[in-house]
Amino acid sequence: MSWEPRIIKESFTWLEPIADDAIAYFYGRLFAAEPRLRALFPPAMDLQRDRLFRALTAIVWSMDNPGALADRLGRLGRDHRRYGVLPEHYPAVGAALIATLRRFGGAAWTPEAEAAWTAAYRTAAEIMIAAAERDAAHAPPWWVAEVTGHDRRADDLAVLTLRPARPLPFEAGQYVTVQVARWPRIWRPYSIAGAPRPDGTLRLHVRAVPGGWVSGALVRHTRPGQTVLLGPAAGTMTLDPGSRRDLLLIAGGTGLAPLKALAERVALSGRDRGVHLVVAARTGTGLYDMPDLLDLAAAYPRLRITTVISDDPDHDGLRGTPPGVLDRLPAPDEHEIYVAGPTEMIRSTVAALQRLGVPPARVHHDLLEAEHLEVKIPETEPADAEPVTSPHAPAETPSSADRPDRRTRWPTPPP
Ligand SMILES: NC(=O)C1=CN([C@@H]2O[C@H](COP(=O)(O)OP(=O)(O)OC[C@H]3O[C@@H](n4cnc5c(N)ncnc54)[C@H](O)[C@@H]3O)[C@@H](O)[C@H]2O)C=CC1
Repeated sequence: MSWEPRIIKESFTWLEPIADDAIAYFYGRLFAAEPRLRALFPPAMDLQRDRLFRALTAIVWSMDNPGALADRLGRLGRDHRRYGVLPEHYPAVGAALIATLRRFGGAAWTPEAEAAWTAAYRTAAEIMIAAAERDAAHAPPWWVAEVTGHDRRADDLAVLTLRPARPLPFEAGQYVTVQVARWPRIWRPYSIAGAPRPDGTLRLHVRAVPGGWVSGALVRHTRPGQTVLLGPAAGTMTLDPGSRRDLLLIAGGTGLAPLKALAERVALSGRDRGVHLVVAARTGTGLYDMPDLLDLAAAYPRLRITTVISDDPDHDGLRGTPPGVLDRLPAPDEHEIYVAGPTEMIRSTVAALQRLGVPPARVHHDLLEAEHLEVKIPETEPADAEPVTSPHAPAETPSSADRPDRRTRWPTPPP
């Protein structure tokens, strides 16, 4: 790649303190030049602005590592399929980006910088387009899935069972993004709460975040028979095929979902591998999946379950939070360890494991990936946002296998 990372980083640094203004200007330029592109973005742009800047930051700072950069761009290109982005959209985006850098780049914006950014954008767009085209050869941009089960386990929590109209390949530990008819063009990631099943269904554990767009719709406004859209499975928090060590799985709240998937995967594999699943919740009622977990333990005797309660002093079992009880768990340093749950819980648990001498390579979580891929973006619904009833118009029509049901008119071709 004939990019000049130094020049690009210098000019980008200039932009960072004024990012909000620059990104507002970017979208203003883009939509003025190509009004049709506005239909590809969410109704409320606040999160989108932040997302664009974070993506750009990640790209700029990974320029010294061409392999990582190509991976990131390829993933972005594939991800953009579900928004209906087409190759012909890229030049308008590139023109708006260069115009923005010219306007805000200050003293760092020189003819050299403009040439470096133009070349970098062209190469990045080529990588993204090529990745999207390769992906399109074997996978749809999204799957229509019918809600076949909606089990309200608490006022703010539901376990959904979904049946994609065509097989959706995934590995235990991965997540999918979800779009509901109520909120077109807004995708939220949820871990798949189980290993792949012969009937092709998958489950999600969804807690309604206060003011959450998609989570609120999934918990409170979704019923069996309705449909949602699913993006392709992604995520690297899967089992390491090279490791035979017993597993220690540490879950906080709905972080249980991917770890239950890993436990199921081991149970189904027929291998004799010990699994210790630690389920942390605030109170006993937060242990929303115990009957299923106990069934799994009955079927797979090498699964051991420990509950940890943080907010109920009368709880009989372990009290505290995962990082606080680690030293009471048997031999963490001999396990392959997976941690999922609230961001702070993951951070403090990983730090505590390090203090106990567990080698970092044996501790798995998807926090870094989440920060880049936005697995855990807080979803806050603006007070003035209204649900939109007409679905958005991604670029590709789903195949007949993905035909939506009669109630929800899912994607139509773009204008
Ligand atoms: N791959 C992953 O890591 C996944 C992460 N999640 C995330 O997990 C979170 C679950 O939220 P809730 O169910 O509301 O859980 P929660 O907020 O009720 O917390 C559950 C438990 O986690 C521990 N915990 C929470 N905050 C902590 C902190 N600051 N330090 C130490 N321990 C802490 C406590 O033991 C608490 O009882 C969500 O943010 C969700 O996005 C969900 C699915 C997958």
